[in-house]
Amino acid sequence: MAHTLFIDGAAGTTGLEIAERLAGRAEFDLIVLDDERRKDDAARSEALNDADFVILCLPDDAARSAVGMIANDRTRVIDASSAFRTAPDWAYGFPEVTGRDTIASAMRVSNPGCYPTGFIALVAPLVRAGLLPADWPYVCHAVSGYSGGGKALIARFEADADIAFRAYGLALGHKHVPEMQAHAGLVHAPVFAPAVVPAHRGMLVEVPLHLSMMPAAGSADTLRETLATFYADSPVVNVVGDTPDELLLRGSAQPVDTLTLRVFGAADGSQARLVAMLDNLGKGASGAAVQNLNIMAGLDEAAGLRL
Ligand SMILES: NC(=O)C1=CN([C@@H]2O[C@H](COP(=O)(O)OP(=O)(O)OC[C@H]3O[C@@H](n4cnc5c(N)ncnc54)[C@H](OP(=O)(O)O)[C@@H]3O)[C@@H](O)[C@H]2O)C=CC1
Ligand SMILES: CC(=O)N[C@@H](CCC(=O)OP(=O)(O)O)C(=O)O
Repeated sequence: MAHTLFIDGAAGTTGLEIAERLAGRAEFDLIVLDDERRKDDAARSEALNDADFVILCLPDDAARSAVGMIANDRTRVIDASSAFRTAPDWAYGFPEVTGRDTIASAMRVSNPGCYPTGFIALVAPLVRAGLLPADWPYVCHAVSGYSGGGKALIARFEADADIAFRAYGLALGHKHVPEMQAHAGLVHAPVFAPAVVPAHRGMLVEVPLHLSMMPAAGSADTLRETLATFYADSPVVNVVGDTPDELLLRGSAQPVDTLTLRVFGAADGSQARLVAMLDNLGKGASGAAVQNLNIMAGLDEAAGLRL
């Protein structure tokens, strides 16, 4: 029998992309609220409690209140917001890092943020392997397409074609930093420098390293091989060995759910750049939600993904 599924926030950027990935999937029966009722709490509460699975694609406060409306012990939740990403009673929805079994049995799964997906993918396996120190003061630079900021940032970029680059998070304390630190297993919060470019989707997340000051790290090749082994069984995460001269985000980029990791090394071995490339709406949000849903429902984890 099909699982009933309710996407709360289905008219938003993430919700729409999840519905596209689920189109034609007979394993799920979607509960849909029309435009008049999609923000009506009584209708939402009924849908939240009727569904076997709920995916929350809402701002943090609305996500917290949606979870509070669930009054049964049956409905399983995937939350795309940042409300529960370091909550001890929620599973962190990064199957490759958290473990598929944990996701498969969880009642509450918090989907990772888009930037943390890249950062954690690069750093967590190397810290766990003892190659990178847990107590290093890491730095993370990143650029995102503007759809990362949802409807409001999409409207802003579409209304102002003159924005060429938007550095932000300049006061530090970006909301993604706690999950980056917690799920990469770090002693110190990384310095995080995000930016937005005038492309709809796509992102690059980079962690520069002084290898010469990290005696256990070995070479860039060692780091790359360790990542490749760690992600060998993932249909989504690819560790590639090419080292192109440039990495481009394109304004015409189409949806994709892969996460591509590269390690670039200086010729003298003194420095390295760990770089993740992904679609903020793919493995950074909607693709990850569908991957988690598949695992929770006991299905092929790659079903419906754009790989
Ligand atoms: N965009 C991205 O790349 C990523 C987004 N996320 C997270 O996913 C969540 C959704 O983001 P995104 O899709 O980008 O945001 P959007 O702003 O595009 O969509 C949010 C949707 O939620 C609706 N909504 C707001 N409040 C309520 C409410 N009380 N009841 C019902 N619906 C409500 C909005 O309605 P209305 O249409 O009327 O405004 C809108 O349709 C956020 O927590 C975001 O941080 C996570 C990773 C990446
Ligand atoms: C470009 C942009 O604005 N990006 C968002 C993060 C997008 C994301 O990962 O969503 P969560 O809010 O659920 O963490 C930001 O920096 O706040």
